[in-house]
Amino acid sequence: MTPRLQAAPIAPPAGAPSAGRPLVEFRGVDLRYGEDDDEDSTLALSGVDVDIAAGEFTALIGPSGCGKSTMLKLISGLRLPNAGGVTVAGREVDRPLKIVGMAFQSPALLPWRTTLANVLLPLEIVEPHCRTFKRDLPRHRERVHELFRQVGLRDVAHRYPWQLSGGMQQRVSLCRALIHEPELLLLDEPFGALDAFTREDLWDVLKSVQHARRFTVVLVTHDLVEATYLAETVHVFSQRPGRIIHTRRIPEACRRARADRYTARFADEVASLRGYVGHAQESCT
Ligand SMILES: Nc1ncnc2c1ncn2[C@@H]1O[C@H](COP(=O)(O)OP(=O)(O)OP(=O)(O)O)[C@@H](O)[C@H]1O
Repeated sequence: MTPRLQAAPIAPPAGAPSAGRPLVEFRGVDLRYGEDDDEDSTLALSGVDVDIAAGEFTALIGPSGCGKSTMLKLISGLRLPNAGGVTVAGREVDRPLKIVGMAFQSPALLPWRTTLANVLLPLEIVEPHCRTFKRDLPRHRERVHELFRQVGLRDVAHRYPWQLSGGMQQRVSLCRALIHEPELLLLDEPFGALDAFTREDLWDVLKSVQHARRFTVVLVTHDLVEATYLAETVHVFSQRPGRIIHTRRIPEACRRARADRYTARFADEVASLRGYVGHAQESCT
């Protein structure tokens, strides 16, 4: 059953951490799928400590199955830790958060809804928007059209998902994740299934939307160029059970332009990340 999204902690405005405190904090977090005494259970994360500042663009990288997507579930409150604690905006996460927007590798649009209706969906079900949805519909429609413009979509509002290309669907999915103006955007390999040109276009779309509103982004990716181009902070995970084995901070990453991807310095940064991931992969064998 889809969890009901209820009133949950209100975050400080984007870019304004409360008294310098990180927006997201993990302290000694373990997450196990299944029961402790079940031999088929999986310890996905063990002893994860991490801080994510408000307004920061963070990427999570690491070997397959090391618990990156699980981190997103813990931040959003879709899963609760077995040990340790997760706080968002200074409050312990104990239920699904309304301040979160999410997008995944599959755009997961509802085929019987137009693109406009797909993007409006979070406002229909998330508190407090759902209470005033009908009254505010004209304003919401305007906002959808503004988002479509920002992500480079034209004349798609009344078309159905199956009438759009994969790249267009992923743009719609991004708009749906942003429509309720979340403080935190959680992205799970959102560009993984796209061709290289569309993927690179969407990197810039995401960059410019994030610069405009300066919300916090946590991106799970296997693409080290993507992580290096977009993220100010990159956390590298160990093999499962995942924990963070390396953190790299590149505050100037947000000012990177396309051409920077073809510089020797950029190539060195990607290679260095590759080294850490390779080390994590080897350490399991
Ligand atoms: N619902 C679930 N039930 C049982 N085990 C699960 C569940 N979800 C994930 N796992 C297991 O937990 C571990 C971490 O999964 P997770 O999806 O977080 O990894 P990941 O790093 O995102 O993987 P990938 O990079 O391959 O997408 C994996 O071993 C996975 O099989």
